[in-house]
Amino acid sequence: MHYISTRGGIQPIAFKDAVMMGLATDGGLLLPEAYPQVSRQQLEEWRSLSYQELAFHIISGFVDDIPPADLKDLINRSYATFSHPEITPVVKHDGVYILELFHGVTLAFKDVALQFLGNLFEYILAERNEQLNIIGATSGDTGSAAIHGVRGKKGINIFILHPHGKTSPVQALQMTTVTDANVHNIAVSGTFDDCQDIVKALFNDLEFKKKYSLGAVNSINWARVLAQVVYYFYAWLRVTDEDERKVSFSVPTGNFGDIFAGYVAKKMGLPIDKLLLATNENNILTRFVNDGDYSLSDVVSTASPSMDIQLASNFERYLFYLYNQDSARVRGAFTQLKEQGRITFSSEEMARVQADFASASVDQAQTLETIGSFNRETGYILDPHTAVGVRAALDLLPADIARVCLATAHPAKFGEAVEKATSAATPIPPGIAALHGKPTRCDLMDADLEQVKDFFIKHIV
Ligand SMILES: Cc1ncc(COP(=O)(O)O)c(C=O)c1O
Ligand SMILES: N[C@@H](CCOP(=O)(O)O)C(=O)O
Repeated sequence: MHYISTRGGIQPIAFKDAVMMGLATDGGLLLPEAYPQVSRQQLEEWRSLSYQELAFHIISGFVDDIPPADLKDLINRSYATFSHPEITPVVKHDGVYILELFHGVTLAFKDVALQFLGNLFEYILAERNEQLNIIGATSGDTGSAAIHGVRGKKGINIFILHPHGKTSPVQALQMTTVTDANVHNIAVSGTFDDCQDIVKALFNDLEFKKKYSLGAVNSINWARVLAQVVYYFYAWLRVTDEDERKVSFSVPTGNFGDIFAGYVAKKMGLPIDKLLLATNENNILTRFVNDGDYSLSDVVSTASPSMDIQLASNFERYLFYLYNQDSARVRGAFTQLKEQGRITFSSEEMARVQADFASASVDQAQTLETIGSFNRETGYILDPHTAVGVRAALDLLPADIARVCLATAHPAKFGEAVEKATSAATPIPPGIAALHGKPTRCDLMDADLEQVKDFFIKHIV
C-alpha cells in the first residue's frame, strides 16, 4: 500500500515513510492510494476477534512494510496499557450505545492511536537509527496522550503547544506534570487554531523539517486516523448481529480526525448508515453539512474545550474525496479560503455531503442539561464532549437504527462542568488524583512562529 497527498505534489510513498513524513511535503495530507474492501463474510468472521486481533486485521490492510509478527507485537504492546480488557467497550443506556474510548492512560480517545503511534515511531527509529523531534498542537487531549505515548522512548523529543488557560485544569496537569528532559510544554497566548497554524508552518518549512527531523502526532499523521478506524469496526461488531446490520455513529467533532476515521471505515465497506457530526458552538462544520456554509469565524471557549476549533485539519482529506480526488481543486479550495475566508460548494456536492453526514451543533446549556438528564435517568456520567454527541444523536438519529455515540473522554477530565451539570462530584480515578501537587513545567509564549522556533532549537536534547 502506498500513500499520496491531497495536494498531488508527491510521489507515492510506503507506510513507514508516510508515518515519518506526517504532513506531506507539498503541504497536503497523506491518504492511501486505495482502501482494502471488507466483505460481509469477513465481517462475520471478525465477530469473535479480540480488539487487538481485529486491529491487526484492519491495520495490516494498510501496511505492507512491517512484518506481520512485528505489527502484532506493536499492537499488543500498545493496548496492554489499557485498563479495560475490551479496550473500547460498548455499553447501552437510554436507547443509545456508548462506545467508551477513554480507558487508556490519559483517559481520552487519543490514547487508542497515540499508544500505537509512540510504539511505531520507536520501531521505525530503531530500524533507521534516527532521532525524531515531535511537534504537536493540542486543545487538551492529544498533547497528554502524545506525551504519554512517547515518554521514555529513545531518540524522541516532544514539544506540545496548547492554548494557555483554555484546556481543563486536569488536561493541563496531565501535560505539565511530565517534567522529563525531552518533554516540552508550551502554553500559547491564543487559540488551538493558532497552535495548529504554528505547527503546520514549521512542517511546511521543508528545510527546517529536514534539519530537525520533525515528527507529527496530530491527526495530520495518517497512522493516527488508521488506528482510530478500528473501533468503528469493533463497535459495529458489538451492536449488530447477522440480521440487524445498520448502525449510525455520533461523533463529537473538532479537528475532523475521528469522524474521518468513521468515513474511512465506511469506504472500506462497513455498513454505516449516518455519520453524525456533532459540534459545540464552534460549528463551522455543522454549518457546512447543513447549509454548505464553510466560512471562518472566531474560536469561542465552551464547556467542551477540546472541540474549540475552527479550522479542522482533516477536512482537507474529506475534500479530496468530495472533489473526486482532484488535487488541483483541493489547492483551489484552500486558496479561496485564504482569500475569501470561505469555501463554496455546488448543490451536487452538498447532496453528496448530506448523504454521508448529518450534523448538529449543541450549545453549552444543552450540553450541561444533557449531562444532568442522562445522569438522572441512567446513573451514567457523560463528559461534556460525549454529551454533545449524545444530545445530537437523541435529537437527530432515528431510534430504529442502532445509534453508537463515541465517548471521547472520561468525565473526570472535566470535573467542573460535570459537577455543575449533575450537582455531584465526579468520582476521580487514581491517575488524576495523583496529579495534584506534583511539580509542573511549562513555558508561556505568544502565538508567534519565531518564538516557538527559537525555543524548539534551544531545547532539543
Ligand atoms: C474529548 C474530545 N472529544 C472530541 C474531540 C474531537 O475529535 P476530532 O478532533 O478528531 O474531531 C477531541 C479532540 O480532538 C477531544 O479531545
Ligand atoms: N482535540 C484535539 C485537537 C487536536 O486534534 P488531533 O486529533 O489532530 O490531534 C486535542 O485534544 O488536542
